[in-house]
Amino acid sequence: MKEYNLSDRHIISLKEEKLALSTDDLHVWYGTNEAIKGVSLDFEQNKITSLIGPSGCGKSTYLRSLNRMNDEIAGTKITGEVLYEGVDINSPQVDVYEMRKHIGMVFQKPNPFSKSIYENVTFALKQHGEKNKRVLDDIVESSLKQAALWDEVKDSLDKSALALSGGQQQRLCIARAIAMKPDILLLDEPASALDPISTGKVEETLLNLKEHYTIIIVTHNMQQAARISDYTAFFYVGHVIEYDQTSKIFTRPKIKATEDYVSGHFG
Ligand SMILES: Nc1ncnc2c1ncn2[C@@H]1O[C@H](COP(=O)(O)OP(=O)(O)OP(=O)(O)O)[C@@H](O)[C@H]1O
Repeated sequence: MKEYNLSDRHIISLKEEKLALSTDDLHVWYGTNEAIKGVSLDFEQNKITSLIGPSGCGKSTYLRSLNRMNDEIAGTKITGEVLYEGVDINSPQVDVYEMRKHIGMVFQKPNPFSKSIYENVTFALKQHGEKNKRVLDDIVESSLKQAALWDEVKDSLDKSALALSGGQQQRLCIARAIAMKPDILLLDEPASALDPISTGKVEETLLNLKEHYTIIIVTHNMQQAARISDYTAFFYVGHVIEYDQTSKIFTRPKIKATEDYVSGHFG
């Protein structure tokens, strides 16, 4: 196993007026295990940012901390800030339920509810009190169109979501997340359980969505990060070692650990 000097870092900052979200000296512990060790990153609006790095380096932990999904895990402690519209989302005055309307999440394994396609997309809207059938119909159509699923399901909206293919289910989960009209979409390896054709469709969907949303995605697939993201952050043992435009990370990385990782010579 190669030794890397963890003090070698290259992390760009972005202009404040373009930021959708940022973290400042974020630390996350599970009990005594410090999984994130002081990560400061800026995320630009209407761009896709990939989080890459070896297994166990903290990518999912970091992603989950961006909309407080770690709150669900007992024994978690967080310090530092996650700033959204100038407010730290961990502040006591923040309503988590409301905040997650703005910062939505899609998980690795497609997890549609055991309900119809229509009800999957409208479920959270109804929970938030939307009852108007025309409004709901419009949101179902626009969300499924944005998730590039409408043409495949428009004649079977009453069909169970569980009868869809894995790739269709994942695009349905994306539609379900965007039905709430979030600003930011967090995705944890959304295509890892999918075949190459479905993966291609999900990637195409994400590229179309960035016109309206800021997207942050964890991926183990280097080609995927290179294909779809504008920025890439390389995580290693709880630190971000390098953060830059994706083209630079993959062609001219400044740090040896990043170069070894993206070229498959790591460790
Ligand atoms: N729910 C949890 N409870 C306790 N420890 C956890 C939990 N989730 C992750 N960890 C620990 O935090 C560290 C970072 O894990 P994390 O899943 O964030 O890494 P990752 O880079 O996303 O890994 P992978 O690529 O394998 O998904 C690891 O040491 C892991 O064991």
